[in-house]
Amino acid sequence: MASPPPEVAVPVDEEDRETEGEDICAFDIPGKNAPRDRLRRWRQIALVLNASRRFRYTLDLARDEERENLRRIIRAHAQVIRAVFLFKNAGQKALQESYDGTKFESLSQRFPIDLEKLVMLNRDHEAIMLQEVGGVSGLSDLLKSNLDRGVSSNEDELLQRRDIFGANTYPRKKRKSIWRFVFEACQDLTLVILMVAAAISLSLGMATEGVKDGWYDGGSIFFAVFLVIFVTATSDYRQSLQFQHLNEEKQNIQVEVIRGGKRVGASIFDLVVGDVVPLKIGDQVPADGVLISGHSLAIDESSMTGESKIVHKDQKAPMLMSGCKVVDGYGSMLVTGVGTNTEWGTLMANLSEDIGEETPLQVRLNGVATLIGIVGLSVAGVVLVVLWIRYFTGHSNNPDGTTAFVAGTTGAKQGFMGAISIFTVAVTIVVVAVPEGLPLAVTLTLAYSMRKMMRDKALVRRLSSCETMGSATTICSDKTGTLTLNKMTVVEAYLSGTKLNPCDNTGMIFSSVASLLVEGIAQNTAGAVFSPEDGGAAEVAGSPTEKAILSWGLEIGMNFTDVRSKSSVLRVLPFNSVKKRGGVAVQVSDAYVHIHWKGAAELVLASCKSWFSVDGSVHPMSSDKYNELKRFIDDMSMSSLRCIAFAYCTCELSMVPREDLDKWQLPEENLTLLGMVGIKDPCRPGVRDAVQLCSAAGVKVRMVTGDNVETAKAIAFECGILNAKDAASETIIIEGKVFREMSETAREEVADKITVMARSSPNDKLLLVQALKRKGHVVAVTGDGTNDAPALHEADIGLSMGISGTEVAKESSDIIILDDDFTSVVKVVRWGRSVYANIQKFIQFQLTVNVAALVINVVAAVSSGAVPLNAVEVGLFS
Ligand SMILES: Nc1ncnc2c1ncn2[C@@H]1O[C@H](COP(=O)(O)OP(=O)(O)OP(=O)(O)O)[C@@H](O)[C@H]1O
Ligand SMILES: [Ca+2]
Repeated sequence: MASPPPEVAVPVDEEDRETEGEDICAFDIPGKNAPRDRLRRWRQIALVLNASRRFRYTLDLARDEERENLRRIIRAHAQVIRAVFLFKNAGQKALQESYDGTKFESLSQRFPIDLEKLVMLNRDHEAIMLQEVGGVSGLSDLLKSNLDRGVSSNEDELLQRRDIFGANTYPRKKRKSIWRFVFEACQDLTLVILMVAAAISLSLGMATEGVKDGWYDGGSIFFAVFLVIFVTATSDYRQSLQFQHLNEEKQNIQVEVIRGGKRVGASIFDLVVGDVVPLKIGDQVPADGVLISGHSLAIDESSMTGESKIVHKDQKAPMLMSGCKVVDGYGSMLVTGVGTNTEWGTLMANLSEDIGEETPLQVRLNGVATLIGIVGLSVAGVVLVVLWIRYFTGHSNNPDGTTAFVAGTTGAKQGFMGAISIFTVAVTIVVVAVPEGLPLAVTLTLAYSMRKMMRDKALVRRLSSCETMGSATTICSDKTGTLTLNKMTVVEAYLSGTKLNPCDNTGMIFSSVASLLVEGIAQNTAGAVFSPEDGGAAEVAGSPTEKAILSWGLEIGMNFTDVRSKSSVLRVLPFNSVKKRGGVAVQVSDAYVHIHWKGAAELVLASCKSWFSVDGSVHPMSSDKYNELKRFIDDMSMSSLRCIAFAYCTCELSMVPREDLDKWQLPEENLTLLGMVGIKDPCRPGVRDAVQLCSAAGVKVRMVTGDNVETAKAIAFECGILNAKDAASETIIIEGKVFREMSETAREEVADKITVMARSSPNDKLLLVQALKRKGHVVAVTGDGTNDAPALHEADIGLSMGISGTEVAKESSDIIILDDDFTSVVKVVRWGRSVYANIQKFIQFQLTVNVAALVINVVAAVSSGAVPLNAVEVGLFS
């Protein structure tokens, strides 16, 4: 292992002295009045660490390669299976015949398709076999499923499917045994040096001083070495158990599935063949399957194919591969392959789950320990040679003053014993110099803080983030879901230019306007409303925003299924964070199409050319009316509401490009405003204190949100990110668009000052993180949505939210905050700092003891031929 420069030690030595005696406990975040030195010290370490971030990637290279190779093998395997099957079938009679009648050989009489064929079908990405069985509806018949209602939620039914087609789990690779860890611990260079020294010391000791008295030195070194090995091995083993546990937790993804006509939550492991699973942006495709219906569904297949390519899925390319991520749109799929019958399952079953990587700090300290060991070894070698020369040339004396070795007079045995006792001196020098406890101290500290972080609801995906987090200088947090609860309700509404009071009182609104609005709500949504068969209250499903709007729709008298059956959807452009609006085209009659838009209020309002008045008449949008409506939005925003506007326009059916529907860009100008709603999303309790704690500790919290400036500002005030003094300055609050259009250097300049960034696109978040990093910050990013993924990935430490976070966000993060609470982020910073504090202290102690003992022993050995400090005295643990 190359010895990296021991820079870590530099800030430690001089800075720690200044703060000695201060009674701040190790993991305390220094208070506001803490000496600036202390804060500065963290910064310094930060800079040192930051330079080593490259390690994070180089360390992972081997594993990435292994994964890549496996993937290649598995894919090749899949291709071969498919080729063989097609070859076999080519000679046989038409496929269609084998599926009808009673001739097929199926695993069970229940399903007219067997597992083998199903696996082939999944591997056939051109969907030729799918067409042969009659498309997705034909397939669902074969699988005894229903495309709308899914399979029944009956336990027996699910069990039977699991028996026939397998469960959506895969066997885990066998865990490394404790002996493997013992073996690995023994391979440490410093310990090897020590063991050799111990063996020599033991045999020499016993040879010179007799068995009874001679074993002390050698024996005690052995004892210490075994102790170190034992502690290292058990702690590594415990850590591997913990990682395994974390892995299981990480893989146990909660998904939604439609069973018996209802959307229910289930673990990904419980999915069965025949299940109907809704997919939305940010999800992981939970099993192999076929697309039933989808809108703008785009899948990132890089995790399976290895090429980073976004693939659009539609009826022409309906095959979905397990393990891929949904990057845009939504849809639903029919599960056709689970567990090890999928390529993903095979990959996971064959991939070792060992994520016990070495952290940059460990790498460096191992280097330092090895370096010191080598120095000790060479010094001891030099001392040995010097002493031997002195001895054999008759320059060294016995304690009584006589010359120890006189050539020709001293007997061979006595001479040999003299040389041997010199050798013991050298061995002692080595033992004293080797800091075998150093790497162990790091391992123990990291393991300890990881356990503590776990207890504080932070799931550490990457061990190195434990230490990096301690040096974070700024946290860029998204708003929705992290600072706020993500529990949304519509609390204000404006229809036809008047405020509804209360917000569901549509009594005075002209019915044609209300029905247009309801049409927009019911058709232009990624969510759904389910009316239970037993007649209970309707259930709403979807993202929090969609749920809020749908619930409000129900309050103003929307009958979801009714409204949806009155018109047919031609084209959907789902909501995403870049456009900040979503649209749908529905055919309402033989001649007309309605295009409904729903999205960020001020953006939708800007594309409106007219508005509905209370009596149902349409008026052109005058600048007065525009300003009035804009004021409505600002008023709602200032009381921290998220504003969403609904607008629509009509279009003649003849204008619709019927054959090229997929490419049709819906008209989004000249709209007529239908209404606006203000959605309340309360601040998380405790966020204010957490933010204060951070800024007191020198960690600046910034808010980066997709929301409107005023809403962002209001929430920032509410949770203490902004205070009255800040608000006066302009650069502190910036819109994503303004930031985006700056030059790179200008961005770098303002980045430091930005406290709130509003109306940001996913890319703006990324740009901010990059600019801050170039400025020398160590940036932590918290986020939950797919729109946060690029920033999470780029950040020094990415923290995603465990409950509301999407799979894509979690995958891009280093730490998952299990309880979604911003206050847990602060705890992570705290534990990260404790790693540093502990290691700093240990290094200081270690280096003082080892270097001092080495110098004393060398000087004494060369001058008197004996060592004053032996291994037992110095304390082997230093
Ligand atoms: N499902 C939706 N349909 C239509 N408009 C929406 C929907 N969800 C959000 N919006 C609008 O788009 C805006 C921005 O959403 P975006 O996804 O970019 O940010 P966010 O994730 O909600 O916020 P943050 O970045 O703070 O987490 C919201 O302020 C809202 O006005
Ligand atoms: Ca969010």
